[in-house]
Amino acid sequence: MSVAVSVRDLRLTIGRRVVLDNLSLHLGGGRIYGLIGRNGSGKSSLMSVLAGLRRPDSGTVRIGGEPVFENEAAASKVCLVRGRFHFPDELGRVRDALGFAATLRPDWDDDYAEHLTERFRIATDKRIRALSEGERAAVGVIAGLASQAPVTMFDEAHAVMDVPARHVFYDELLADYMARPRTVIVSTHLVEELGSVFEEVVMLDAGKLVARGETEALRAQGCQVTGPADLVDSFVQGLHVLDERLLGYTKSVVIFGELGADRHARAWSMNLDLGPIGLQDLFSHLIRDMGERDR
Ligand SMILES: Nc1ncnc2c1ncn2[C@@H]1O[C@H](COP(=O)(O)OP(=O)(O)OP(=O)(O)O)[C@@H](O)[C@H]1O
Repeated sequence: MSVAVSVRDLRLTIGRRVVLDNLSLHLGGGRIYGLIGRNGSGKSSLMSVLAGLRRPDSGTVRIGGEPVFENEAAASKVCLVRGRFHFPDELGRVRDALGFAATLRPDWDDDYAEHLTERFRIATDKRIRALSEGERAAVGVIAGLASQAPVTMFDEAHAVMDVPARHVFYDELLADYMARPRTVIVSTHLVEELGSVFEEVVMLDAGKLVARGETEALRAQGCQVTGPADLVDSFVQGLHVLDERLLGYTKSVVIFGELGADRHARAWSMNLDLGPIGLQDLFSHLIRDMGERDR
């Protein structure tokens, strides 16, 4: 299901702090989006606004073309999962919490929820307050996946889960999305792990949109050039440099942009090493670089 998410000229202040600043973004929907940015960049705040949980100071927020704030029909299309904070202890046992979630979500899939509790090895008769942090997070993730909400958002929901549990999350997210496409937004700092899951990434910095793009297209444009410092300096002239490091006489420079066959041949003739750069590093450099240029 392709439910679009759209914000225009969004501004949110909390206290005196400007948390989201003149943010405009249109996500066509029916894709898995990664929302990335440094601590405090506004990811959680944006998700709260998209879920209709916070009223922005100004700007419009639309889900499937409808304003979301104080609009039950639009808000019911959105499920926001906040990991270990998702269910309060007062809900009792896991099965009560999931039963409660089912009453709120029009598209809830009970069989799928049961399948997920088995995959995450969650005993449904366990009390919420007796769950470990990772188990709590898993119950939140189960609620998000089983909600089948047209717009499902996971806000760092899987961050405290262990590696096997995180991989169950990624497998289930992808398999379910392939079978029943919808709009999924995942905020995370674990970019490397999720790089193959995100079709598109949206990068925030200091409450502003600094970049967005297809994950693979961005990945293909990042490259690290290593070699003698003077040769590397000459090679990268005129290129978009994101980062540089000097180790003795050897320099390593991260560049961004299509290199083309000529540049590859030149690097080869200069005996320079051209290598890929990890997605996590690339995004960190991009966020810093674009954030700095925006200021
Ligand atoms: N309830 C609040 N009271 C005061 N300031 C807040 C509140 N919630 C968020 N903020 C501020 O808004 C800014 C954005 O916070 P937000 O939680 O949206 O960032 P984030 O990108 O999700 O960060 P992280 O990656 O650390 O989770 C931060 O500077 C934060 O201090």
